Amino acid sequence: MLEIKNLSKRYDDRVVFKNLNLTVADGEILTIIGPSGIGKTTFLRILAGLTPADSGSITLDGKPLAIDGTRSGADVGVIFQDFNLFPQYSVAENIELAPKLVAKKSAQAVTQETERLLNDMDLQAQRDQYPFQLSGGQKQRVAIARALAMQPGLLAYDEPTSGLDAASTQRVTDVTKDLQQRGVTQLIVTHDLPFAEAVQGRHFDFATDVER
Ligand SMILES: Nc1ncnc2c1ncn2[C@@H]1O[C@H](COP(=O)(O)OP(=O)(O)OP(=O)(O)O)[C@@H](O)[C@H]1O
Repeated sequence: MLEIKNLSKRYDDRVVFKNLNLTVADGEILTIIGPSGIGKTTFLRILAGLTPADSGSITLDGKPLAIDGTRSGADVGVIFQDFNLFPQYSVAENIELAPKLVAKKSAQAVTQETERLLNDMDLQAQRDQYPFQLSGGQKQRVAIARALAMQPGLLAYDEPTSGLDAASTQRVTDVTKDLQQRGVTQLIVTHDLPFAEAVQGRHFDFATDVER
């Protein structure tokens, strides 16, 4: 379970949000909507540990997560809009890198898990290809597989359907529902209202449900 209490963030004298309170249960999908510039990406960056918040707390599965913007580790997997795949590595290598280097798992365990993820995300045919050879939907699924390889307690997405066609959007919907079945807690920032309806999550409106 994700619990956020009184989280506040400002850039100099510009308040982005104040006293944000939010709880997401295990296996729940929360879709976050709200107009451009309202602070959704900033919020995801704070969750990922990349941007500091000013005050408040984030607790994931009972464990407090630092909010000073210096956290690294596997607790939260965030799939950013541009995916941030490593261009010099193949699809399989993108998925394997963090479990090998950060989690220091054995080569055998990593290979097994990578094969399972390639299979789950329908990427077997792309395993030795490089990011520049992939479609947007395939890159998206590599980014999801790479995040899942670290077994995060929370998976968050920034605009996962932007630039995708109808079939790839359906694919993302299916993936999120499948992960929900497996108990993964997911948080999805999206402008795509039909997609937000299709994943059937709880809605959180960043414009009205957040203090400023
Ligand atoms: N590093 C930064 N320094 C100063 N201000 C910033 C910084 N990053 C974002 N902002 C400002 O904070 C506000 C929230 O930005 P953010 O990118 O979080 O919005 P958003 O809701 O994700 O928008 P979009 O949907 O367009 O991506 C904006 O006014 C933005 O200009």
